[in-house]
Amino acid sequence: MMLYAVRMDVAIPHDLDPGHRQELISAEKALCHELQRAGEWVHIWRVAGAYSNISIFDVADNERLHEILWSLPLFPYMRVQVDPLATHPSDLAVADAAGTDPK
Ligand SMILES: O=C(O)C[C@H]1C=CC(=O)O1
Repeated sequence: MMLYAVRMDVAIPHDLDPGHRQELISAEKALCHELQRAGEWVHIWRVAGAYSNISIFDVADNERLHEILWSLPLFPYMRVQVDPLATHPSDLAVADAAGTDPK
């Protein structure tokens, strides 16, 4: 599996029909919950003071991440930045798991 940090900045047009806006937000929330239960959308945090989130995805590959992001109901109204994550050599959890001393 591959880990990604994804930042989503949402900008829904102000003139979008309010009913449609609510449908999109509800559908987005339902899909987000489904993907969390499936273990692919591991974390989601609100960026304080912004209509943005930073999320961690744990998915098979780039293609699966793309498929998920492309399928988000709010995708047409998002700016998305994807950062692939690699293990950091100073991560104590990694050193502990390997039984090595990080010093
Ligand atoms: O509110 C957001 O950050 C946008 C989007 C991402 C997940 C979700 O439920 O809504």
